[in-house]
Amino acid sequence: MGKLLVKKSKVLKGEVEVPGDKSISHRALIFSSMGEGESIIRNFLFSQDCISTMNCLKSLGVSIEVYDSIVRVKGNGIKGFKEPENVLDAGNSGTTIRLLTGLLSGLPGVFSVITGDSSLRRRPMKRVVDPLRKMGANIWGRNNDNNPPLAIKGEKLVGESHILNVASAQVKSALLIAGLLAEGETCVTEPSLSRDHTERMFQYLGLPLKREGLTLKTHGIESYKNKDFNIPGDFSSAAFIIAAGLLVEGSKVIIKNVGINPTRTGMLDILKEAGAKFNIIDTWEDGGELIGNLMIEYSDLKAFEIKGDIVPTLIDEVPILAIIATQAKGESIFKDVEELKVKESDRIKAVVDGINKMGGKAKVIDNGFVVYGPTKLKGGEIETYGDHRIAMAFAIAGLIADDETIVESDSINISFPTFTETIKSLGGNVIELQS
Ligand SMILES: O=C(O)C1=C[C@@H](OP(=O)(O)O)[C@@H](O)[C@H](O)C1
Ligand SMILES: C=C(OP(=O)(O)O)C(=O)O
Repeated sequence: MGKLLVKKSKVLKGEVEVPGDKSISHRALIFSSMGEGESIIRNFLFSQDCISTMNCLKSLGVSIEVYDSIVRVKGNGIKGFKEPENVLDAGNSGTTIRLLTGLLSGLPGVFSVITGDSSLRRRPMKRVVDPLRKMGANIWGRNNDNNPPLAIKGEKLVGESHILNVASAQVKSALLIAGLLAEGETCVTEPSLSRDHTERMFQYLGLPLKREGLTLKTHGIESYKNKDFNIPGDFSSAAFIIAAGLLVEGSKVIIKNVGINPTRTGMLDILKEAGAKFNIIDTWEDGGELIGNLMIEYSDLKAFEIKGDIVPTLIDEVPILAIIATQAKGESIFKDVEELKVKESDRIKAVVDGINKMGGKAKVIDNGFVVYGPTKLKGGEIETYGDHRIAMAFAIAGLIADDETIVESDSINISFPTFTETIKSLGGNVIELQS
């Protein structure tokens, strides 16, 4: 198992880019596979999660080639998928299994089984299985159809109205994909706005979609033509660099070409309230997504509160926001974050235990947790539960901790394969240990 050894670091300075957005990379592959003709995807995220999606789609007969870091997909149209010869492996990726379950359910006559690693096999799938069944889908799974492996016998689906009880972009996207394959109209209403990359992609590709408040409406189609994608840097990866810049004394960091879709940047709103010094220095649009360059400076921070509708817009940033909270003056409260319990690990437990182990102060509350700051952090070996966001969050904490911090690092390839070299290029004291 690979490990990272992180030591207290002097100022971080420089200009970096983070790799392509994970959510958009998955979707660019899936939509290019469903469309007709060739699509070129630039700045695709070559991380384990996106490679899982790529391999699943190849097993469904889609031609996907990679040359010079560019992905070329030849879509066979929404009716052009073949039955996979073997079990589909979504690895560690919730996005892969949930979005593909939407697609597979709507392929008449196609039998498939989709599964993943031990973390994914514990994650809840009922949230996609139940609404898809209302559309006529045939899906079975372990634990009363809640856990992978899922077995699916594709069927001609019928449009339905769905009112979701979690704000989940994965569920919303699975249902919109199924809606394109279904007869008639499909409506999806979410309790608050989750990331809207799927909706933006529908618009970019000219697919049918109407929004009325939190309700989306689509309908079945016969075919559509593919378009190319230029994927912006992943804000969720940039979040770790933003935190490093804010926390390491004297730092000044520029991150270029980052996706700043407002349904992803709740962290910036919270940080502004907390007194963080950052600027979005240029912005532009590409493929329906907003992109910008960010400048971050070391800041004196005050405590903050996260709750309600902002949560889905910073859901993957909660672990790193918790590390930031250890250095913010006062009691930072994280409420309504119960979804964190069903991510790659129970992120509430992982974050609270890790912070306390490093000498910080955090405690679990109902549906969330509290962090008290500022506290001096000491090093230690932190349990990541094989969860990439936990590993990276505590690696960043290690940059300001006394002594040495050690985290497992294999999981980092799930979303940010160049994390270590990026931190090193800014002057961070990180060493890769092999064992
Ligand atoms: O749709 C997506 O690409 C994602 C949606 C979110 O999950 P949920 O839909 O479960 O909230 C997020 O946590 C995940 O990293 C990616
Ligand atoms: C939750 C995440 O991803 P997924 O649900 O796709 O596994 C994540 O990247 O933090």
